[in-house]
Amino acid sequence: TRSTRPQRLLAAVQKNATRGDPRSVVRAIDQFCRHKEWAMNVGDEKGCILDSVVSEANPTYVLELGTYCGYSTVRIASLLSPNSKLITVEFNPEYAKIARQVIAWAGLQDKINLVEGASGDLIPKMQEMFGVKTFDLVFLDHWKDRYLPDTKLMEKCGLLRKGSILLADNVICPGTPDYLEYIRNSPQYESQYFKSHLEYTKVEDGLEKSVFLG
Ligand SMILES: CCCNc1ncnc2c1ncn2[C@@H]1O[C@H](/C=C/CNC(=O)c2cc(-c3ccc(F)cc3)cc(O)c2O)[C@@H](O)[C@H]1O
Ligand SMILES: [Mg+2]
Repeated sequence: TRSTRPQRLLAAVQKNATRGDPRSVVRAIDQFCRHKEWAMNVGDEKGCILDSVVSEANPTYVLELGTYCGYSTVRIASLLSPNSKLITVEFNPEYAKIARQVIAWAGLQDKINLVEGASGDLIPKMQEMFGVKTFDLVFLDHWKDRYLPDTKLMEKCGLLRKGSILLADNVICPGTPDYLEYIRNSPQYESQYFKSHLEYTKVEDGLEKSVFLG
């Protein structure tokens, strides 16, 4: 049977990237998506904004919602300091299988915990499963109508502390209107919009960075 796009993306990584070199993995995926087949990775333009937010935050504990093929997982983990951890949640086993191999090719499996399951089920278990108290940075890139419920769930579970950063992809395209409305009007968050473009296109999109004020 015909291969899937994530399988072809993985093949491009294994063909064009150097094992153990995260930046070459990121570059190989961007090349594949720009010149061969579009895929919903955060991409190189928004990726630079992601890099600057991660570097500035220098987080110890990072949560990513929606691993997909592991592009942003590798991008974030490559910037983390030695004792920090990235937990990434993915509920599609096929995507998780591809992402594990992309993460392994980058040599970042020691910094990354890929957990298979739905965010709504896993968020309440983060403390017991991983001994995490709070997350310093959360990257939201899963189903757009789940950003708001999962943010409220993280608040309820006490996973955010004063200064925790939420970074949300696609707040314009495909768009996350209910999340934006909530986060921009809540006194508990200080938000900032980083205008950019939908990955590998000229369509407007952007990232919303929100600091939890406690
Ligand atoms: C129970 C569902 C909610 N909980 C969840 N828990 C764990 N993983 C979840 C997840 N939801 C979705 N996922 C996973 O995240 C990923 C989903 C991401 C959804 N992203 C998008 O739809 C998206 C879509 C676009 C897009 C933009 C324009 C366009 F024309 C077509 C697509 C661009 C993006 O950057 C996107 O992120 C998948 O791997 C999916 O299996
Ligand atoms: Mg996205």
